[in-house]
Amino acid sequence: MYGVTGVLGIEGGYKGFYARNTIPLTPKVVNDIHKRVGTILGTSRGGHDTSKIVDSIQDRGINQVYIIGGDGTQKGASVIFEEIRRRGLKVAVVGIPKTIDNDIPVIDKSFGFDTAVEEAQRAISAAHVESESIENGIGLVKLMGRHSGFIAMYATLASRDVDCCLIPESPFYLEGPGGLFEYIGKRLNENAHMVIVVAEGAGQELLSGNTCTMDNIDASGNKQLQDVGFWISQKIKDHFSEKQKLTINLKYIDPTYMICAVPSNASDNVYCTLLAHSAIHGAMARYTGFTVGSVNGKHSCIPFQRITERQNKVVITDRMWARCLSSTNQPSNQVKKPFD
Ligand SMILES: Nc1ncnc2c1ncn2[C@@H]1O[C@H](COP(=O)(O)OP(=O)(O)O)[C@@H](O)[C@H]1O
Ligand SMILES: O=P(O)(O)OC[C@H]1O[C@](O)(COP(=O)(O)O)[C@@H](O)[C@@H]1O
Repeated sequence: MYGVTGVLGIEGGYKGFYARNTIPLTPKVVNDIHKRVGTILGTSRGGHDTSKIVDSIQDRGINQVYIIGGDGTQKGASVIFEEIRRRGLKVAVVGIPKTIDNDIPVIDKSFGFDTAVEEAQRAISAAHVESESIENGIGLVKLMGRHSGFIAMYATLASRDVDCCLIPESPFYLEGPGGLFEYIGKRLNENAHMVIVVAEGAGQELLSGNTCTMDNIDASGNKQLQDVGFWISQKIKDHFSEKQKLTINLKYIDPTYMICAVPSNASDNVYCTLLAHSAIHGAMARYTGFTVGSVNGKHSCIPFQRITERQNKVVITDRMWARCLSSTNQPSNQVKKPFD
C-alpha cells in the first residue's frame, strides 16, 4: 500500500542494532509468525547504547523504526527518538506496547495481557481442583507482575475460584489479628480448602534479606525479586504445623514462564493487527515519537512522554480492585490493618 521495498528485523533487542546482523522480514518470513510462540527476532535485557543504536540506524539508512516491548523498551525508544531529533535525522520512531504485565500507562491494555490472563486461569483451575480434593487443601499460584498486579487481579476475577489475591499494590502481613494466617484459618474452617493467587512483586518487603543493591538488578536495571510464592508456601506450612497443629495440604504452582510461552489468543491477535496498522499509518503520515494503543476503545498515537512518565498499576481504591475483593471475599486492605 505504501510501496515499502525493505523491512529489516533487528535481532536480540537493543544490542542487536550494533552487535548483530539484520534479518530481512519478507512477507514469506513473517507469514505464520502469529501462530508461533515467542519471538523470531529474540530478546535481551540491557544493552541500550543510544549513540551506537542511532549510528546503526543512520549507517543502514533506516527511515522508520518500530520498537516492540514493555515499559523499559518504550523508555529506550523515547531516548532513541530524542537522539534522532538532536541529530536532525528524518527517521520516525514508533513504540508498540507488548508486555503481559499490562504496566504501560494510558492505553487500555498491552499486547499479551489478555493471553496471559487466559493462561493464568488454567493454573488457578488446577490449583482449585487440587485443593478441593483433599482435606484442608490450599492451592497457591504465583503469577507474573513485578510492580503491577493486573494479571493476578484479572485472572482472579475471571476464574472466581480464588479466595485471596495478593498484589504488589496492596500490602499485607502474615501474623496476628488481621494477618493472612488468620484469614487462611478462617477460610479452611468454613470451606476446608482455598486458593491463593500471589503476584511475583507482592509482599517483597516482607521477605528477609531483600536488600536492594546494585547486585540484584538485571541488565536493564530492574530489581530482581525473591520468590514470594515459595517463601509464602513455607511460611504457611510452618505456621499451621507448628503453631496451629493443623495438617494442611498445600500445593504450590508456579506457571509464570509457561504463561509467557503460549501462542497469543484470538483477542490479542486482533489487537496486534490493529496496533501494527496504527503504527504504520502513523509513521507514514509522518508522525514520530509515539506509542500506539487503544485508549478508551479508540486506536491512538500517544507521545512517548505520556507513556514513560509513570507505570500502570492497580489502583486499590478503584472499582476493579473492589470487584476483585468481592469475588474472593478477602478483607479489604486499604487501611492500616491489611486483613482486618
Ligand atoms: N530508561 C531507559 N533508557 C534507555 N533504555 C532503557 C531504559 N529502561 C530500559 N531500557 C532498555 O529497554 C530494554 C527493555 O527493558 P526491560 O526492562 O528489560 O524490558 P521491558 O521492555 O519488557 O520492560 C532493555 O534493553 C533496557 O536496557
Ligand atoms: O525472567 P525475566 O526475563 O526477568 O522475565 C520475567 C519478567 O517478565 C515480566 O512478566 C515482564 O517484565 P518486563 O516488562 O520487564 O519484560 C515481569 O513481571 C517478570 O519479572
